[in-house]
Amino acid sequence: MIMTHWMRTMHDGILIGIGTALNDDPQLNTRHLPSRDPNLSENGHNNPYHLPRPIILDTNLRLSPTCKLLKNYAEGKGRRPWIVCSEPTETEHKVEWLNRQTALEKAGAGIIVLQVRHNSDGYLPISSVLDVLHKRGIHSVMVEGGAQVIRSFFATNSPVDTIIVTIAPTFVGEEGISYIVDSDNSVFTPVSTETFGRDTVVALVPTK
Ligand SMILES: NC(=O)C1=CN([C@@H]2O[C@H](COP(=O)(O)OP(=O)(O)OC[C@H]3O[C@@H](n4cnc5c(N)ncnc54)[C@H](OP(=O)(O)O)[C@@H]3O)[C@@H](O)[C@H]2O)C=CC1
Ligand SMILES: Nc1nc(O)c(N)c(N[C@@H]2O[C@H](COP(=O)(O)O)[C@@H](O)[C@H]2O)n1
Repeated sequence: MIMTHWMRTMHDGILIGIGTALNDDPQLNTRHLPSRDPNLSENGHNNPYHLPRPIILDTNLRLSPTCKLLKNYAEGKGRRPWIVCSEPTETEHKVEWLNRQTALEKAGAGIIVLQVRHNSDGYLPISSVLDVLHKRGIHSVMVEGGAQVIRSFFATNSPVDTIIVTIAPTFVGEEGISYIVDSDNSVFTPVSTETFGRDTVVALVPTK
């Protein structure tokens, strides 16, 4: 987990799907890194490391306004999270969607509305997501999950530069073991394997 927090400091944005946001209520910050100043508070939020922008793919604005990402932002402990979404086409869903937008904005979220509703899978198109983020100054993205979002990034014309897989001696369920083997459309080659404690970390890059 400490390695993951180091990797977070190396990117402009850290991206997750709404499934992960709802299930884990993550903070996506660097609080597990050692403090560089022993006088700083123990919670690690006051450390000087670069904090990536939290980005959530959430078509229908299901994120809770009371989630940790928004609480941390309100308390000055994290950057403003951005939610990437698209407007409903059905009129009957529009009022509810607008109400959720208002509540999330009030809680501090930045809402980015894509002009396209979704791709053939029913999800926000990754190319449109990356285009809009690039225009807002996000030039490197760490995708932290979950499985559905990672699958979308592995689809045709994958924009993925590197995959880092951490294998822990813990079973995380069926969804947790299929990231690589399901990637029919992109082939990656392992370039490095390291062991940290009980975890094995494998780095892979696209095969030339
Ligand atoms: N062990 C680990 O390192 C990690 C584990 N996880 C685990 O993964 C689980 C969640 O994974 P999962 O259920 O797959 O959910 P995801 O976090 O992948 O979120 C999927 C949802 O994101 C929305 N979405 C919008 N655009 C896209 C797109 N282009 N591609 C994919 N999804 C998109 C969709 O919801 P909508 O249509 O509403 O927009 C979709 O249902 C959690 O339980 C978490 O614990 C997560 C991260 C890391
Ligand atoms: N335990 C663990 N180890 C890793 O190496 C991971 N990449 C993750 N991933 C996800 O981290 C999220 C929690 O983040 P915060 O520390 O709250 O910011 C959560 O979504 C995990 O699934 N987990």
